[in-house]
Amino acid sequence: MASANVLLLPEAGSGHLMSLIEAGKRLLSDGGDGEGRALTVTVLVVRPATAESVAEVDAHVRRVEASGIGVRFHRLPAVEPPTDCVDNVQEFKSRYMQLQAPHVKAAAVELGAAALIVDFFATGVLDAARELAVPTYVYFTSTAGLLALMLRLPALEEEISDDFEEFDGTVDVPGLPPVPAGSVPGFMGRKASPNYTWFVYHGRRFMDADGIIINTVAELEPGLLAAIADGRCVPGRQVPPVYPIGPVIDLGVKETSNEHCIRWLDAQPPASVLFLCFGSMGWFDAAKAHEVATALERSGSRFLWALRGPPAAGSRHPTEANLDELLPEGFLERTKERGLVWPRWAPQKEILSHVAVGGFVTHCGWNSTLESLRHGLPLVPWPLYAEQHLNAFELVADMGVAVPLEVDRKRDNFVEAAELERAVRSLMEGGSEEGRKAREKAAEMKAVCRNAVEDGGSSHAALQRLRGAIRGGAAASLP
Ligand SMILES: COc1cc(-c2[o+]c3cc(O)cc([O-])c3cc2O[C@@H]2O[C@H](CO)[C@H](O)[C@H](O)[C@H]2O)cc(OC)c1O
Ligand SMILES: O=c1ccn([C@@H]2O[C@H](COP(=O)(O)OP(=O)(O)O)[C@@H](O)[C@H]2O)c(=O)[nH]1
Repeated sequence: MASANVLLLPEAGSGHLMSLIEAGKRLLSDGGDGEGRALTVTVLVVRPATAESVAEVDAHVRRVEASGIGVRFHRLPAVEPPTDCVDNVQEFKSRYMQLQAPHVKAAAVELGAAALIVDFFATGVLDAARELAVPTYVYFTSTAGLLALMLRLPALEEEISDDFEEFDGTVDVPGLPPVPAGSVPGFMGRKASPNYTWFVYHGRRFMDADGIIINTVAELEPGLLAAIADGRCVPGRQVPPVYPIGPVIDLGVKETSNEHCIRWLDAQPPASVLFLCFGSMGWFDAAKAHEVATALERSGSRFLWALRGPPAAGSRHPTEANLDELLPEGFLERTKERGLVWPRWAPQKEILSHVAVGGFVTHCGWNSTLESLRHGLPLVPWPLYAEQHLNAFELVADMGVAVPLEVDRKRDNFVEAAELERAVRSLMEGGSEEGRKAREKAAEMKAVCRNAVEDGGSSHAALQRLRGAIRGGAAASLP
């Protein structure tokens, strides 16, 4: 049996590249049906637009190449990035990916593509793949909630004339309780914004794909996945098959970093520590950091707080936190017996897997959320950017794995100390009903996330269906 070459097209930055490589590894793994061995996976590496990201992506590609996992890489020729939309991130990403189309087409011919799997920002290359009759799948790195909203967006545009930013009501996303307009992702807030237009475009284009592969677990979002499959998001049209193969998380060799924060956790009682961490782009100024410090001090909870400071000029990445500038005077001294502030990138996966951790205050990035649920950890959602406000709503109102936190979106996602203290107590102390429910539900999700990828589990089965579809499509397209 000849092996079928599956090409992966991640968005240019390293976060989505890592997620797609991880999905590629799963495609290659032996699912017990021999299909994985009959596939070859090649990642088309898009040159990022900034030198900072080029270095990150190169380092990551070299690491994966050296690891010998069998995923191959093919670097696409450099393309001039658009210069008139650098501040509209979604527009920039979408247009930059669309400009790759001729090179993707050439690579598909050169490498003999049996299928193409593209990042959700890259639906602009679907036509090029169609011209070659290469079956094309979208890889969706976020929730079924966002997918349902994006599929529904072209119709919503006609139903709700106001901008979501100005709208006070709720939005109907099939499979979710009514979504307050304030939980719709910020980049969809204004219809006149090109970012919004691009999300409507991607939502439409998903319908043209041969399938949508999504980093979720069927049992985590059953109502949403049913609503998508039943055609409730795009009435009257058949949605492509959806393959929930998550959690797609790089577990790698278990990190055993000897970082001080891990040794500190080793000395804490089981499930006693609240972990706070805000993703690759989350940072706090002194005003927000003071509210957090006050909340933590008053709550009496043990805590490990990954705190980072504002990006340097010209960068989007947070910097190592200057604790003297960010924290209230005397805070570290007063809490030293029960808390640790970690001023840089934290070994998050290792922390979340530590027995001493009992809860997680998170920016609700979908990877962080899955990493947390895989360990059965309940959450306090503090969304900051991208689609995280929608994730936060879903975690509380649909999955029930988080206690609510009032985040003031109009004040740059400000949270008052008293509000955070309430949520922390609710999550970490025995007394509250909402905390008990979130802990119970999150504990159930631990088994759900683990069982899904085992033989007979829902994600394992979805992966087998996907491999079968790819092999079938490859056989059908042979002359
Ligand atoms: C989901 O909606 C958006 C996601 C992103 C986005 O894009 C992105 C691109 C990269 O090349 C590297 C990244 O690390 C990255 C991260 C990112 O946001 C996070 O994506 C995660 C999934 O991988 C997860 O869903 C997190 O919640 C996101 O915070 C960007 C964006 O607009 C700029 C989105 O609308
Ligand atoms: O201090 C940090 C911050 C983030 N992460 C990792 O970075 C990823 C963040 O992805 P997510 O989707 O949660 O959010 P994003 O950063 O993309 O917004 C996750 O794998 C985290 O484990 C980490 O290891 N240490």
